[in-house]
Amino acid sequence: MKGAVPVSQEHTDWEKENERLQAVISRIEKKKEALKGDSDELKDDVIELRRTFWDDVTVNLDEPDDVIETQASLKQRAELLSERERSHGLLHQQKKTLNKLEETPYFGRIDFAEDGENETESIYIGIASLMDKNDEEFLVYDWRAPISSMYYDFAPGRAYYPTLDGDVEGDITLKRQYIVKRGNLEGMFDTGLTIGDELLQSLLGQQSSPQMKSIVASIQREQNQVIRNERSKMLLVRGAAGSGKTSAALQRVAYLLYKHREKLDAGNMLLFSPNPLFTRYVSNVLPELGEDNLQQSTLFQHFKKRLPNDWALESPHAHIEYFLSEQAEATRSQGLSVKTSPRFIEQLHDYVSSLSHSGLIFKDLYFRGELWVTKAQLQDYFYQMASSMSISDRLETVAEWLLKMLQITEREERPKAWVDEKMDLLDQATYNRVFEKVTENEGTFNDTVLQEDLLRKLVVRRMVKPLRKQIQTFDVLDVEAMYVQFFRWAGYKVIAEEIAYHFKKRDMHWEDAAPFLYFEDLLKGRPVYADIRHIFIDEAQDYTTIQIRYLQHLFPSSRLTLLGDANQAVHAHTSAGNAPLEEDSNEKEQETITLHRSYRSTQPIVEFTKQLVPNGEQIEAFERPGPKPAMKQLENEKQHDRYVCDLAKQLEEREIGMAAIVTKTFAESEEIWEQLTRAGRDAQLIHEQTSEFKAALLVLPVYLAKGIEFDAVVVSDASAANYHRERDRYLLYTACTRAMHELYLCTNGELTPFITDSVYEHYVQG
Ligand SMILES: Nc1ncnc2c1ncn2[C@@H]1O[C@H](COP(=O)(O)OP(=O)(O)OP(=O)(O)O)[C@@H](O)[C@H]1O
Repeated sequence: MKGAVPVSQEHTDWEKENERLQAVISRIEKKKEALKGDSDELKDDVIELRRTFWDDVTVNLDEPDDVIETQASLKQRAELLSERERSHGLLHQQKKTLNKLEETPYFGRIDFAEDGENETESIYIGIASLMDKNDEEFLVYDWRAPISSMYYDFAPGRAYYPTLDGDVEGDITLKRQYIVKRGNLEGMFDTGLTIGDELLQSLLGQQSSPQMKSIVASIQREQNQVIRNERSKMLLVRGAAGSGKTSAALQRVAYLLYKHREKLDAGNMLLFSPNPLFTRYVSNVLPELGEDNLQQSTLFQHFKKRLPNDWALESPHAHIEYFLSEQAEATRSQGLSVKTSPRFIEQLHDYVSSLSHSGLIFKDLYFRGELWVTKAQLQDYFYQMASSMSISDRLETVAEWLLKMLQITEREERPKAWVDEKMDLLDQATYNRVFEKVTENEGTFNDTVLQEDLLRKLVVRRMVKPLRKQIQTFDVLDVEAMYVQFFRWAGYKVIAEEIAYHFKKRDMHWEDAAPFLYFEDLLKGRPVYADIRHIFIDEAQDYTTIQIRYLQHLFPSSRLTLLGDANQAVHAHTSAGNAPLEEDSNEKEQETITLHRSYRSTQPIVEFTKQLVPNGEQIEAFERPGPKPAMKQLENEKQHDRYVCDLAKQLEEREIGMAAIVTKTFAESEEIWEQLTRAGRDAQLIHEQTSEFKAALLVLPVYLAKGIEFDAVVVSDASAANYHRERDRYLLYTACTRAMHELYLCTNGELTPFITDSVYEHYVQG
């Protein structure tokens, strides 16, 4: 049997299936009712516990023993409350899952005859497990249960699933897929394939949505390998545009949360996404599966958090625009290739090793504008320690030494005249606080003396606070100067001067952020994020080797899943090679899975886009029909703009869904958006900070369209003037592959050389 056979409503099974479905729904309703009772009870408990929290706590602080007893009784009460709150949270989560199940209790079924067993079991698969009323039989199996894996991995016939005791083998005698919406059975297919194409056809043929959807009902076999992979510390997922890398990654998160539910929650997972729009776009997938969302960040947000506020960090998008402008300074371009080469990391490590013996640059430390400790003194103190000690340990010792000296300074400063002046400037509230403190110790000391003493302490303490912080954060080290020094040391003098020039203004280029922070961490040995257990990096082709290395260093106990497509590289550095997606021969626990089939676009669109890139012949289109891409070559700007505006109007009138006009640069987007607005179209211009779609027609540069899809895409100017350098090829490919159903290209002038004559048969003249 090939393909999927719809089961008609006249078929005897239809009635049976419908009855079963209704029975399962009524079981879900009953469970919900029971849960509501439990939940209400728990909620009342929590409210009552909060209201009477102090009633049963005897607060007695007279004797040390009483203090301990008070603490213990407080702790007990707090634990009870938090246990109830946790249970209430769990019930709430269960309720959410049941609500989802009620809509679609299951989407698939396999009948499995285990070898050696007489009975064939019908396994219904849904987003969560559901037991019958005696808690004996599974009415629905969670899609992540080991037995459910057969649904995704095998067509009817021999099959097996893994268990702790080894593989269980048998025969799948039936494989059925259901379309259930709002509790109603709308369709049913028996299939001879792993996942029937009819189901995929109907899913992929739908209009795009502002939020990505889960693919739980139609996960493909190769995607299932990504989802359930547990062997590797580093998993590389390479795949063509639209092959489901992001979708599979999010299903993988849900899978891991289920598999390791005892020790893993969504807070232990972090997804690095390319921009805020993407973050928002994928934010509904996990909640749709009844799971909490994982944490998301962009690399830019992460770097910004780690740099002091007074730094102006260039955004990755400004970086792209700078290099797209074709006016990049030679020094910066040269610097970029140095900083993104794999050898660079080795050089950085070598430099740090050399600093163990000499070369650390410290800052002069000031107190009230006067030199307190000189950099030479700090250097001497540091290097008199044994070089076998790590740099960070020695810095710790320097900090301890300085803090002790600071205490002495504090004592010495208190009687000085400047303190009197500052005391006069203290506000009334501070005076009152100090006065209260003094009266608490009534009778012990002379009040006025004590009050003055406390005030002096307070003034000096406030004054030394910035210095103390500087010492505690090891900010006594001049990391900026040393970072510049490193380039001189490595023989890149001109690059060093260029960095020094920008650092003086507290400007940091995007390509310096990761090396700078990594370098700083190597020296200072700052704490790492140990609670993050899995990181996912989407659009990994746009990362440099050092950016990945830095993230590995920050999240040392984390497994890494990198998702990317070398053909979609939009950063200048990545055109030279896509290191993050190449296997690292030093990394043992590493695995690569390549997804070949592209699901997003119709077959004619994929046949066209695969011509644009090297190795495109390896991309497999999913057989979904649609019109061929349409191409319109125009002679001048006026004609071009009129064409784009007319096309936008036409798409709007046809209610195509979500349409995007994709440009190469932001400036181009702005121009087109103005034209469209003037022509009366309701279009949204997407900025790098935009996090939400607000119109059905969007205008955006290609690098902001990464990872997202639209019903129709208009590539605004596929001219030779716009796309001629090798790396423009990838931008063009990325732009075209955003289209699900319809793709239009137009040019202002001569056509880009990347659309060669051989591509001719894959598009029509518009
Ligand atoms: N197994 C599947 N079942 C249904 N739809 C799927 C499946 N796999 C992928 N899709 C759909 O294909 C589209 C592309 O998926 P996704 O965005 O995950 O691909 P991607 O490889 O991350 O793409 P890109 O590299 O272009 O960002 C989405 O609409 C997704 O829902």
